[in-house]
Amino acid sequence: MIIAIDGPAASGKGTLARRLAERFGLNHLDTGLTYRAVAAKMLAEGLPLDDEAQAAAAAASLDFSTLEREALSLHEIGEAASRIAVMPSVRRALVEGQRRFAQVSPGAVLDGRDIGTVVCPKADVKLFVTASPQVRARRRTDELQGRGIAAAYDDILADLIRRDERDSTRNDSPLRPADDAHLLDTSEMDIETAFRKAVDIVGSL
Ligand SMILES: Nc1ncnc2c1ncn2[C@@H]1O[C@H](COP(=O)(O)OP(=O)(O)OP(=O)(O)O)[C@@H](O)[C@H]1O
Ligand SMILES: Nc1ccn([C@@H]2O[C@H](COP(=O)(O)O)[C@@H](O)[C@H]2O)c(=O)n1
Repeated sequence: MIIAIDGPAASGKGTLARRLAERFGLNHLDTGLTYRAVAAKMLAEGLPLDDEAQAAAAAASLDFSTLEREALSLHEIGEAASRIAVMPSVRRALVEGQRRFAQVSPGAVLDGRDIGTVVCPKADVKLFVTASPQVRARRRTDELQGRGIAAAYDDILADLIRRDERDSTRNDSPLRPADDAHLLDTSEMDIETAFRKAVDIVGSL
């Protein structure tokens, strides 16, 4: 079984993906980490973020087994990831690895921006997870502050809106719900309620 989960930044798709993978005994890939890892390498090596050839080379040589969520979670890395994610050659290299991951037995939950539309268009079930920008900024601010990282709500809100705009308007694989995706707006739901709804959708297959 393949479950595709898409949605804007900090919508809660990763939280749901991890829990669904555990519930249904599937592998999990946060595809955002693959874009973040490429961006982090560019930043670490002082390469300009608009150098598509270097970014594509980093994408092609990325080992998915080395992705570390904690190390890639910095807000600045998310912003840089969104800038390199507009590049078709970077996307081609990463999507190839993501599709390979999805084929490994017994199946997988993948979360990102283009899973239901491009990476796994034949997924058994597709979810598009959203929440209002204000709710998402509140959750992300609380999350960062909870980890002892300085974060101002207004800055986070502005960053999320800018990143969503870039992700939704790029030419290649823009963020959008697949026609056959189930929409899940979690603005008024806690994590448990959102998880129960997602399990109901998957279980009703
Ligand atoms: N329904 C919910 N109610 C309250 N908090 C939530 C809910 N869903 C997720 N969260 C919290 O919101 C934050 C963002 O969630 P998460 O990291 O899963 O989002 P994401 O869409 O995967 O983000 P990113 O785009 O950065 O990968 C986390 O701190 C998570 O614990
Ligand atoms: N399938 C995907 C996943 C991510 N991106 C880009 O990476 C950025 C960071 O992703 P997070 O999920 O970790 O926030 C995101 O803003 C996208 O630009 C993508 O294009 N496709």
